[in-house]
Amino acid sequence: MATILEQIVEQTATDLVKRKRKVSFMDFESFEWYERPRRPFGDNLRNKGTVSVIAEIKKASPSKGIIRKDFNPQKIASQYFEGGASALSVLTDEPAFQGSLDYLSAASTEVDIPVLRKDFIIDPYQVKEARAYGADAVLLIATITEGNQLNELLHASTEYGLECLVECYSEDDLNRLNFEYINILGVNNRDLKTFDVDLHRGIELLNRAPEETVLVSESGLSSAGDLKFLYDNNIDAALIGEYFMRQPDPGKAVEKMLGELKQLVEENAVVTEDQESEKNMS
Ligand SMILES: O=C(O)c1ccccc1NCC(=O)[C@H](O)[C@H](O)COP(=O)(O)O
Repeated sequence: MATILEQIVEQTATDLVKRKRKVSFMDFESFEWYERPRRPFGDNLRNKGTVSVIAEIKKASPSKGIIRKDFNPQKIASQYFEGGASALSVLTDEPAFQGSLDYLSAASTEVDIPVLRKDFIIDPYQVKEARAYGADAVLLIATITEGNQLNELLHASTEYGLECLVECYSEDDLNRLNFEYINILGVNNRDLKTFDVDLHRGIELLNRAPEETVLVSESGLSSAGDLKFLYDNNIDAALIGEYFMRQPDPGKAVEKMLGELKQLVEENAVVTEDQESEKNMS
């Protein structure tokens, strides 16, 4: 049986044929958002002395169905921004996630932080489309690409001025990457067959990237303790959707989680200092 990703990609390919008939590659250049300057995505995630949060706007998922009934992407974007998110991720896939390109532009116009288009990108058309709808960056999933396809998509992203978060699920994905062209690496902690989440496996893969790479842990994160684990393992950012989307005010939830992380890091620093001075005294 096809995996969930294979099913989604097949649907995406079918939909793309229809979309290309409606809006041509050139048409995107007349879209309102096409010429807007892009906001830096990778630089906004790193070197902050904390774990940056990429907060996701996610109405539904294949594993959980509807996640948030009271769904206003513009309002959620604004709440996330106020709560201290460093970037937003917006699901635009319609069939499996009930997302929309309109949610992307609605979120992008609302905030002053970079916005990632989260979709199943298999064609340069979708990269140009992302730019036309106001994205600053796109997700490229290594495991759904074949042969030279990932390089072509990376090339298209450079051409259209968008940064790329390249996502891996496995060691095999990682071994195929050419880090000469990749600055931001994500590892998805979710097993696509069982939907189980394993943060340790994610960290292990992320730590194999070259030193200057921006590292992002994705999926299944839900507490300041999770973020502290990422912090201790030198991970720059966490991509979190479902947990925030289930909270009454997603922005307040971001603020609370970042506040608790700060506290955990400070407590840890005090303990380490105490241990150091005990060592020096003995
Ligand atoms: O969310 C799913 O069920 C899912 C299933 C199959 C492929 C991708 C899927 N999710 C996309 C994502 O990567 C997540 O939306 C993102 O990492 C946030 O994860 P979470 O915090 O667990 O919502």
